[in-house]
Amino acid sequence: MYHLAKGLYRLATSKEATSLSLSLFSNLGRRAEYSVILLGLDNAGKTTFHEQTKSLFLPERPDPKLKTVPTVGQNVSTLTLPDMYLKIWDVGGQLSLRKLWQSYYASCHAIVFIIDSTDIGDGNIEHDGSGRLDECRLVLEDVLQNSETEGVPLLILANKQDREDCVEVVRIKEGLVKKVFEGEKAASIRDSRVLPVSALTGTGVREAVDWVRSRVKWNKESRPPVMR
Ligand SMILES: Nc1nc2c(ncn2[C@@H]2O[C@H](COP(=O)(O)OP(=O)(O)OP(=O)(O)O)[C@@H](O)[C@H]2O)c(=O)[nH]1
Ligand SMILES: [Mg+2]
Repeated sequence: MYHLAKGLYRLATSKEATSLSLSLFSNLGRRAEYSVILLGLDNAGKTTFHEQTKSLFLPERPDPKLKTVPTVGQNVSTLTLPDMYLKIWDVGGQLSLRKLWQSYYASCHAIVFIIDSTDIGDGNIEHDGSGRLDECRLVLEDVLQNSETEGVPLLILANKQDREDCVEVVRIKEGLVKKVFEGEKAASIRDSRVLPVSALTGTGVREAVDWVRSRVKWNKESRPPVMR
């Protein structure tokens, strides 16, 4: 009996137990905050998508501002979801602004890469590239090759699916995404998905946020959230 009591006392006062209870205490009443960055060429629909997420998930449900202007700098908002804060960074996609993207890589928990499905020719990089397919591929490859994005969940959104001249998501998967991943060294360990959306009408936006939400949680051992 004496030995059992002594053992329990030792366990309770051990360093591990103390630090575990301290971290439990310090996280009481706090919520995990994850960050997601919206990337993609200029005019892809990042800001429009961002506006729709705010309209769906901010408590005051603001009307989405769908008359956008090219982003210079960044727009940021924090959505309060039942199980986390989700911070959204919407950055400019113009060529001269893309070098700024890398400053977000180390602290982001997911990347959403938005493609204008009406500006990529027929969606197959093996065909003579018209539109901005090749530019899109190079930019996406560049993001994935950066060591700071290794293992970060990646959601690719085939946007503007409301337009008749859009390339369908299956063709984008086969003709572009698969080819990009063939060259990516971390493809096997990166969680990724391609989803069709229309940021303008809002179709698919909730599903996109749900995907991000589940994946950042799955990946939290590799990229822990910030507790707020
Ligand atoms: N038809 C259609 N148009 C869209 C959609 N999403 C965005 N657009 C239009 O595409 C244009 C560019 O949208 P933005 O959201 O400003 O694009 P962006 O990616 O933020 O552009 P940058 O800030 O320059 O990087 C705007 O005229 C939008 O109305 C969509 O799903 N369907
Ligand atoms: Mg923008």
